Amino acid sequence: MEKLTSLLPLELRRDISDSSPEELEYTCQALLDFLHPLPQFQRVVRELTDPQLGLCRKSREVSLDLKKKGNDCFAGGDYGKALNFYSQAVRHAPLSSDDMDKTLLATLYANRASSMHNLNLIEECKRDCGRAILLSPCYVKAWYRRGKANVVSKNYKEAVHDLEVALSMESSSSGKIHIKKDLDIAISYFKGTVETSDLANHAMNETTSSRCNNSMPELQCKYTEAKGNGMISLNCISPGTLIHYEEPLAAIILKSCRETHCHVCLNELPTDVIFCSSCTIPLYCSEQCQEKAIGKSDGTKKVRNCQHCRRLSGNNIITEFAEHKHECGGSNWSAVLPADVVLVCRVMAKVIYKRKHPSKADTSQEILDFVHHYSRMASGTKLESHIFSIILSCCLNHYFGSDFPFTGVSAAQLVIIMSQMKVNSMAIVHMRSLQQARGTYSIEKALTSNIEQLRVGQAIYSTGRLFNHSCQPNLHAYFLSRRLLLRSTEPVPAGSPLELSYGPQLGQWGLEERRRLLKDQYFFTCQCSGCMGITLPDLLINAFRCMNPACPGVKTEEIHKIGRLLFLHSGLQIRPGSCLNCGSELDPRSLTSLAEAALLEIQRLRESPPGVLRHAVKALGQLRSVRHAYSRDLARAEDIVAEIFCLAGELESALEHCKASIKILEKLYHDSHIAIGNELVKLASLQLSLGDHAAASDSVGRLEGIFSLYYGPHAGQIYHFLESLRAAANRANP
Ligand SMILES: C[S@@+](CC[C@H](N)C(=O)[O-])C[C@H]1O[C@@H](n2cnc3c(N)ncnc32)[C@H](O)[C@@H]1O
Repeated sequence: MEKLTSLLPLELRRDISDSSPEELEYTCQALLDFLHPLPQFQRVVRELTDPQLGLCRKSREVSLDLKKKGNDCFAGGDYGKALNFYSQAVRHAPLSSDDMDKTLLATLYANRASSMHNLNLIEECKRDCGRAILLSPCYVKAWYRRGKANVVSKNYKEAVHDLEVALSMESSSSGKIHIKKDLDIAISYFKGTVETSDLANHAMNETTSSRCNNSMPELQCKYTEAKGNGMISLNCISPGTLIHYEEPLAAIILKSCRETHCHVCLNELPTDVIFCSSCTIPLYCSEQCQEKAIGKSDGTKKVRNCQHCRRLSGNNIITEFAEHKHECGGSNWSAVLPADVVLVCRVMAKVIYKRKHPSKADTSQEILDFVHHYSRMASGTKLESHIFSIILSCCLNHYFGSDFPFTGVSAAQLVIIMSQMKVNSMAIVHMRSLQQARGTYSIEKALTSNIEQLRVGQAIYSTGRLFNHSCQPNLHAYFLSRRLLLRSTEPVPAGSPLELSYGPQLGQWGLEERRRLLKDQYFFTCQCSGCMGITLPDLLINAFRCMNPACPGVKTEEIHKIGRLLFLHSGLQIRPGSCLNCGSELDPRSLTSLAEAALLEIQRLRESPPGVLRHAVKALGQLRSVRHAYSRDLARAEDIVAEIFCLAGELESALEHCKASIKILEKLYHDSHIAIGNELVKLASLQLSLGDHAAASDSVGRLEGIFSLYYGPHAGQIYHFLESLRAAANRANP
């Protein structure tokens, strides 16, 4: 990319840097004409698009080699390692209509199933046996292994069926005796017990949609001069109402999560991960997600008709648009190019698909009409999007042929989509916390690990992108898999704008920080109510206290704004470095460095071994002497000091600092802000450990109220520890 950029003549660079959207066809054509004959460009394109040069293609040899390593580990009793080798072998195993390929893959699934059985991963083992059976319906070992796994999970009816099939197919008499023994055991269990149902509840999304359809408020898109199109509600909305949910038009997993999360639903991968059948890049949690990405394969249809496979025929979800199909086949481009660039290709592929299938609900024109700020983009960004667009045009042309010609016009369209994605796409975040990873609640963990969000993907939503930003949002956005859900967090009168936060919020960020981020990332100057007027959080967030001990006054960094808005015509002089109360001079630079040093020291102490309490208290005292009592830094410092005390086993003091942190957050935000909910988890945990059951129960009640305002009935799904926390509080408080 840098090499190609360095080859560009100065004049062409200048044309691109100065270009407007109307000039894109010209600049893209000029760039294409310049790059196309260059051997360096040809090499880049070949490396990206030629499957023979690709590292992502399948290889029988590689797969066999990994299988052998898996077998060695299995023989040595190292089932964990064996499982990993078999998974990698599955990843590289080709899947053609060739029987040899199918047999290899079926063997790999069956071997992985055996490893998982040994690791007591019974459900995963059964799924892998099912996969082996789909590929090779007469594979006795897979039927037998699944039968055994069904016995372990007490699904005796299924176990009897599987073992009967295995018995009917087994040719050797010694094998028959062996299977018969297990079948008899399964039959005796089956006769002696009431059958248990192992139907998993996967209806989470469906319940959401059916439940919400009836009560969702009516929304309308309305244009304003200040913010362009935006969404308003036609009804009054009460807090905690689900106002919108939507699946993305296109989505992509982030590179950092590629090996840990499903490339379609973006949830964490199970142990029995499955792979793309044509390349080695995407990983999926299930056949359903695999099908969504690549579409149905003919082979799958054939084996579905197998008389024995009645349990596996429920997966036939047909998607109209398979989002990974055009990237697949072993070429490198979708693995190498940045995720947001690949997302652009997915959007373009969808436009091409919709053009070819005009009878379906047409979103293609709609996509191309999304707002963008190409003209406001920096020269470097314009140049980068031009070069990526030429490369992408080549990649797409490779797959779509004449449906996407390799021309300046096509590349110009990609530049526009790229600028549209910059302002309209959303980061998909899932909750990450240590408690969640374990699925259990532990007081120690609750206190020492923050509830964090993990960015897993980037997506574009046709309606979701119409919600404007506010630094004081009345909506909260969250994701279940890759579905976007929007919930109101306060009462919204009919006709009012419905707005979410694109990241920076009042109380979390200062005005200037918010402005800078929105300008850099979204190319606009925020016109929300929080930025247009004076707000308490903005005045307090970075405020200093007056150095005069007798004065309760404050020096705020928003002094210019106050001066501009309040005293412009009064003739009153406000000096930037003075206390608002007594007017005494303060040196903002030295106060800032004092505050920064104290906070840094507190953060450093968190990482240090025990015995740092005295230093932590001293640094906190320093910070308190400089920062205003309701500043953001002080809230952070109180939270960290609470953690330090907790680690030292001094829970009473930890509790006081935790409460102090919450008190500040209540000033910076409203009483039911999610930041307070997160801090209340720590408070409740401390109260429980100190045996103050009544207080813990109050805190749990309050935090549940906040979480349900933000996440409705999905709160427990998002914060897995909620149920255990509630149970602990209830146990303690009969
Ligand atoms: C995701 S789009 C929202 C829909 C957009 N208003 C439209 O007309 O399609 C983001 C763009 O909306 C505008 N916008 C959103 N929130 C805004 C705000 N608080 N102040 C000013 N402009 C805003 C900016 O142009 C921003 O780049």
